[in-house]
Amino acid sequence: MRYAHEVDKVRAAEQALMARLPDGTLMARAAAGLAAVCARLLPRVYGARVVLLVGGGANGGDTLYAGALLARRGARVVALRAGTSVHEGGAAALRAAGGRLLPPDATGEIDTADLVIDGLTGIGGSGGLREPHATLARRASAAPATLVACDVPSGVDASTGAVAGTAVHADVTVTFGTHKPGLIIDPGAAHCGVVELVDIGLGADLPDPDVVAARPDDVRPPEPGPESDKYRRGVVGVIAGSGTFPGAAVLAAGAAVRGGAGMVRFASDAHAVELVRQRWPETVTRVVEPGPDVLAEIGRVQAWVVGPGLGGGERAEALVGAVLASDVPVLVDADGLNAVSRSDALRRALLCRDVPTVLTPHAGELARLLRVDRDAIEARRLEHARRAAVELGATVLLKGSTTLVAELDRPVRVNPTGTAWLATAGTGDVLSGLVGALLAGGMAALEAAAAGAYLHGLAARLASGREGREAPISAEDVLRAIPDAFRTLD
Ligand SMILES: NC(=O)C1=CN([C@@H]2O[C@H](COP(=O)(O)OP(=O)(O)OC[C@H]3O[C@@H](n4cnc5c(N)ncnc54)[C@H](OP(=O)(O)O)[C@@H]3O)[C@@H](O)[C@H]2O)[C@@H](O)CC1
Ligand SMILES: [K+]
Repeated sequence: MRYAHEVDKVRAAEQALMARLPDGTLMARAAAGLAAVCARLLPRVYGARVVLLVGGGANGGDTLYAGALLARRGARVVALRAGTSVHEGGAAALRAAGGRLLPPDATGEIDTADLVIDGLTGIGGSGGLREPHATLARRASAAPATLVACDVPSGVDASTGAVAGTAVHADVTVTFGTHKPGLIIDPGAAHCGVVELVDIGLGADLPDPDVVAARPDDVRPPEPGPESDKYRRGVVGVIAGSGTFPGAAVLAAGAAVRGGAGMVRFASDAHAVELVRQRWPETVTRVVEPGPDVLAEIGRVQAWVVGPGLGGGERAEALVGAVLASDVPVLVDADGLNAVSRSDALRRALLCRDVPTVLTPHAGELARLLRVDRDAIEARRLEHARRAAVELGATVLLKGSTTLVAELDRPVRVNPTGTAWLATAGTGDVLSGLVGALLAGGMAALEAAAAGAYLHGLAARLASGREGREAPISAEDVLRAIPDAFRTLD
């Protein structure tokens, strides 16, 4: 796993470690790591033009010391001072190494630089960048020089990834001690470029992470053994589709098949059932009307998926209500989520459940569930995913530019796979069937949702990218690539 810690925890760990070390040791380690990465990025350090953008805090201090190290190796280093103060030790080190400090209006230096280091704000930054910081951030982001952010791209909130106004668009972000959530969650993540972690010795002082991102080794879907039969591998029940949206049913049922379920039971109205039967003859289908015995009519399952393409109205509410009253894991998606948004009774049913429930909203669906503005969700994804997990009493998988999975008292999972081409109709239906199969196979809700998001994003990449180029894909392409995504796992 890749671990990320919020600012309070980073500061606490830094203080604990600093108490045991001579003054200035951590800053020296950070500066050395930053300078080493910059030196690697330059074709030649000697004679290179390096510009430092320095704010008044320790982020500026790190940057000045790193600049001093590059100046000692022959780089021509100038620092543009933003803010009223400057880190005195760092400024003295730069001057002693032959570098110069200039006022912030010397922006012409940025346009002719080979490399710019952004040391305006780090974990101490808050709110939108003020002037002259914002102008320097814009100018450096637009300049041809390689732009390296010190610890965090200035203007990005390190704990959340929120960006209020202008923020640096870095090519590389060199971060210290641990990742910060804002470096792996959008919109902040999109400002980081490649993230390099420099070890400054914080390890033993860091508590449990706030946010984690899976590496391939961490994704472990259930594997059939010699004893497995279709029932032991898990039966998933899919209730999806309607006369208006039958395609969602075909995609969700197909993804449950490809996601490794031992058997898929599919139930809906006659039209959706007919289409699923034709496309996925291996499913066991049943035409159902909502009613008190609807689940018994469909048969026993180890997990339910309800919602894709169900449409609005009482039918959807009745089917979601029946599934929420069951005693097996449930995944609610799409129109199922909209039914929960409309109905206080369904909301109560959700909170009453004591078996795992996974909700898979995109930002618009989550906005309706939480009754907040969609833009607020997009701007502060981490906060809203966590809030939804608490208020709705469920495991919440928030889809989007960075997919998050939140569950009460657990580190939030950030999905590292995916491609922008995944934002196309029907891919959400594929995700719900896939996660449903993993739930039916016995995975815990958080693990199933995170593994499903990982495999789904990977399938999309495999479908979209060939020979180093990406191309548009359909939900059907993602569905077809699910077995390839499983094959990439050890
Ligand atoms: N602690 C440690 O041991 C270690 C810390 N390390 C390093 O220290 C960094 C944290 O340093 P920090 O705490 O000094 O805060 P920092 O990120 O420089 O920001 C404060 C400055 O920004 C300014 N500012 C804030 N918001 C602003 C805005 N919107 N727009 C404009 N300005 C704004 C604020 O101004 P003020 O509001 O005070 O006027 C103040 O001048 C950390 O990221 C890492 O690089 C490493 O060396 C490892 C050891
Ligand atoms: K910075």
